[in-house]
Amino acid sequence: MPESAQFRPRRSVLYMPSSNAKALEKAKTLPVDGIIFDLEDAVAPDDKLTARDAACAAVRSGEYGRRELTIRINGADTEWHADDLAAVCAAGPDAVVVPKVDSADAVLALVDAMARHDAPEHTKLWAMVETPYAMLHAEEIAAASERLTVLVMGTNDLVKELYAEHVPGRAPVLTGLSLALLAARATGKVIIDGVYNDVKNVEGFLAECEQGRQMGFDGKTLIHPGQVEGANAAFAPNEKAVEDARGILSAWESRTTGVVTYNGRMVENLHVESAQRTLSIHEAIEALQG
Ligand SMILES: CC(C)(COP(=O)(O)OP(=O)(O)OC[C@H]1O[C@@H](n2cnc3c(N)ncnc32)[C@H](O)[C@@H]1OP(=O)(O)O)[C@@H](O)C(=O)NCCC(=O)NCCSC(=O)C[C@H](O)C(=O)O
Ligand SMILES: [Mg+2]
Repeated sequence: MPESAQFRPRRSVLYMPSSNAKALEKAKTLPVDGIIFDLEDAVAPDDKLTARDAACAAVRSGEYGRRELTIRINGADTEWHADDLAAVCAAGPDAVVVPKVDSADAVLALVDAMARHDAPEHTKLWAMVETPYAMLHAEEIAAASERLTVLVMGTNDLVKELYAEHVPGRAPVLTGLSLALLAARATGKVIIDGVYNDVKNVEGFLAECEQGRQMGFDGKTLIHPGQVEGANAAFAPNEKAVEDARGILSAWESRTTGVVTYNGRMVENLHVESAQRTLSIHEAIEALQG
């Protein structure tokens, strides 16, 4: 099994501008599964170097508990990219997040550069897929390297590149979301949904979390502390799902044929696998919170 398929909760992964000292401090108190210290879009050009130092110091600080720590560097076509990558590899976060990854060649170049910079083995590559070209090449991107463990949707850039609009239900980007999901599942990678920009619209945010979970995303990227609780709830199996999973496993253990029923519903071994997955996710979340 590829390492990326082993379960680690990524229900809530919060971006924060690494130039914002208040946000960096606040994140230590938030029940997020992961953090993306941003050096890219949320940071103004004049602040890029101080943001880089602050993100690397945050990773080294040991003050973020069990949260998964990642740094999003600037894109390969920018003046900051090479130095960002070198500094981040030296800091050794759980992952380096790279925006606008479009091809397998781009992944291989990043993996080579990480090796040249002696990035520790635990530092993985998370590729942001956020352009039409990336959607059409998502499978080759995801499959390019074992070091790439997570795909991150960039729905703001995707909407921009498509000349589309942000609408409830996300019809304009559903094809792209589905292509990236298919690629992630076909290659055993984790995939995290894009952000919801309207931080005051709780109802809209929760609806988008629900949609993301139903589609199969492992979690959601977030931009505000107010979104954490909703994402944690949406991407965790609820009590009923856990109870059903236990019931299915128990019915299966006492079977005498290849098919049984649980609460009147047919159960075959594929349902048992899903039930086991639900329980693994539940147990991993319990362990993280415990
Ligand atoms: C969206 C914001 C600019 C809103 O900021 P603000 O109005 O200041 O928020 P609040 O006053 O409600 O903040 C309340 C407290 O929470 C802290 N805070 C706010 N945001 C964060 C955060 N992201 N992480 C940690 N802490 C945060 C404030 O400091 C307040 O603290 P306190 O005073 O102590 O109570 C702002 O939320 C923000 O900057 N969000 C992140 C923006 C970002 O990172 N954008 C880049 C990633 S999105 C993207 O580009 C995805 C992708 O590439 C794509 O294409 O889609
Ligand atoms: Mg983007």
